[in-house]
Amino acid sequence: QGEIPSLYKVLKNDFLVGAAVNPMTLNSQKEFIVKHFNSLTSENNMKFENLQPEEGNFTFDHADDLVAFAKHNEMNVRGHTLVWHNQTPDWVFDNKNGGITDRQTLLERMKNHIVTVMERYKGQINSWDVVNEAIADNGTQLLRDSKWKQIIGDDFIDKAFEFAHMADPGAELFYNDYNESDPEKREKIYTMTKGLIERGVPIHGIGLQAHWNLSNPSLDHIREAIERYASLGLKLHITEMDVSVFSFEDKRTDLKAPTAEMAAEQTQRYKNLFELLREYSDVISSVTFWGVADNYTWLDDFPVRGRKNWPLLFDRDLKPKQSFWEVVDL
Ligand SMILES: Oc1ccccc1CN[C@@H]1C=C[C@@H](O)[C@H](O)[C@H]1O
Repeated sequence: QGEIPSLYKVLKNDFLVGAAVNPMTLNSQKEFIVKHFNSLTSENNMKFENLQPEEGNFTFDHADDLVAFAKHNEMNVRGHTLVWHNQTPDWVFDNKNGGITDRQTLLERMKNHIVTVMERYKGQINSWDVVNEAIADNGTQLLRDSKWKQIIGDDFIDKAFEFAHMADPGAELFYNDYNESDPEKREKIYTMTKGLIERGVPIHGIGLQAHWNLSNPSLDHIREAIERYASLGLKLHITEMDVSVFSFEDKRTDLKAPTAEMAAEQTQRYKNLFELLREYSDVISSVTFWGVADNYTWLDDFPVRGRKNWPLLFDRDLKPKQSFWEVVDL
């Protein structure tokens, strides 16, 4: 590994460089992770269903392992995620006799989860995705019609941030979402977060998930989104970056490796993307990949289950791809 530069050291003057890890990837490639990244996100083990699977039963082992590893290696940790419509256990929304719970009860459950989790990691997890993916993807309505919204009301977002700030006043609190550079969704995210700011809700940043592909979103749309969000005076984190070799609509399952043209396009794409992100390093303080290397990515099962993808800077053998060299040689 001598001649291969450290990814985070090359980008040290621009932003933190992170990776989402799970117990398997963390425990099987520790040295590699420490070499290239100075920030970690738990891919699944800090989600509601994994931290509090039953009411009052908190299961922190995997989260503790990740935080301890990060502390030992002087790495930053992003907390992901406290309030989300996915990967949240049914008990959270149920009442005792099989119906749905009420606003007050759900607010108490939300507060207890947020405070218990954030107090445990106070001073160790410096930024949290307090709310994930609350914006509606299509139609004119602003918010996704989630159980959080249905039971509490539109102010569930305000409350989540208020509880989080009470729990750890030193933590940077983020709203996180995908398709964040699509102009229509961008304007919804902008409108929602502008409202939070106007109501005095403690929010410090916006997380752009950046689940992108070879052509979408355009560099112009990404630039416009960065500038729009930054105009709110908020910090920006790129929170879940990967560059799929397939467009969302392309469900083909015949490839055992990216085609030569896919690889070439991905190399050019990563070069263009990091030129743009570095141009905005004054407002972007962290760039996290949703995975370490192509040996494991959530895209191997999304949107097509069992279909291999190759979206990251390192190949399945942890070797730098041409994309890596484009990024470090900028
Ligand atoms: O790109 C998407 C398209 C549709 C739904 C969700 C997403 C992204 N959603 C992300 C992906 C993986 C999960 O592990 C993350 O927690 C989640 O934030």
